[in-house]
Amino acid sequence: MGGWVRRLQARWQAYRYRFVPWIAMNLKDRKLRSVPKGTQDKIIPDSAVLSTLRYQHGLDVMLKTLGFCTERRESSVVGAGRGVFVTKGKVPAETVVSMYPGTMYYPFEPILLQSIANPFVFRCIDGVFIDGNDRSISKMIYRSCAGRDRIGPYLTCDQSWLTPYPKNPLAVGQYVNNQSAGHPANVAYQEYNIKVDFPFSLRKYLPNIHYSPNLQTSQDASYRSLRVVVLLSLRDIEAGEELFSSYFTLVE
Ligand SMILES: C[S@@+](CC[C@H](N)C(=O)[O-])C[C@H]1O[C@@H](n2cnc3c(N)ncnc32)[C@H](O)[C@@H]1O
Repeated sequence: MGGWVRRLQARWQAYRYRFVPWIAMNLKDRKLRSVPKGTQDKIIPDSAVLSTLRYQHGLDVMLKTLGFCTERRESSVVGAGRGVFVTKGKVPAETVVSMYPGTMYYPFEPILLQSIANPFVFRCIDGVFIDGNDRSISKMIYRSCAGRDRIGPYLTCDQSWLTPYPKNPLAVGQYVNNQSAGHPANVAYQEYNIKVDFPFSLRKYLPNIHYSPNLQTSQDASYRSLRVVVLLSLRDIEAGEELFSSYFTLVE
């Protein structure tokens, strides 16, 4: 008995195919794709695989529910860095196409240090700021506030926009570039206050958080709401088009 077990064990250890033998036996065409010994069987890098696995879900849902997908890509404006493109489907006019993620500061809160050389600080009409920078001190502050405000295992905001794989695929509004000659604005910013009665279970998808913790229990209801900024399409936007906003909106 010991002999055939050992022989079976040895054959199993020598088995080199991807599929188990009982599947391979059922397949007539057993053409081999050989991978040299000592090399790794990788056609595309791990990072590319991970990117597809992690991002696919969000984009699929976006396409099914909203009828379009947006993604960050190299801008069509030379030297402008990255931008946001409609990559699938079509955005009808007056549709929420992106959100502006980040930490929310009231005008009296300290943002000077974080704002130095930071092109991602958005200023609302009433002087509230949203820091949408996903790097350096801005990123540390957002993560710190997110950790502070979570309630046990329950998250009160989304942190995945700080990575290349946002769970909420709308949270890329900070990458929308400014309009220029030949690239007129096709989206515009709109501010919205999330009130305290917003469903708790959905807060984990919001890519925004308060800088200060104590104001959320303030007697003044205006300090308890969370400011979010969305980008709305000004016209129908087709797949392949880049989004452009007007950074210099004058509200009279
Ligand atoms: C909020 S960020 C937008 C995302 C940025 N393109 C990136 O790759 O990180 C603003 C910065 O983008 C660049 N930018 C935006 N619109 C531009 C334009 N029309 N022409 C050239 N650069 C632009 C400028 O460097 C600006 O400081």
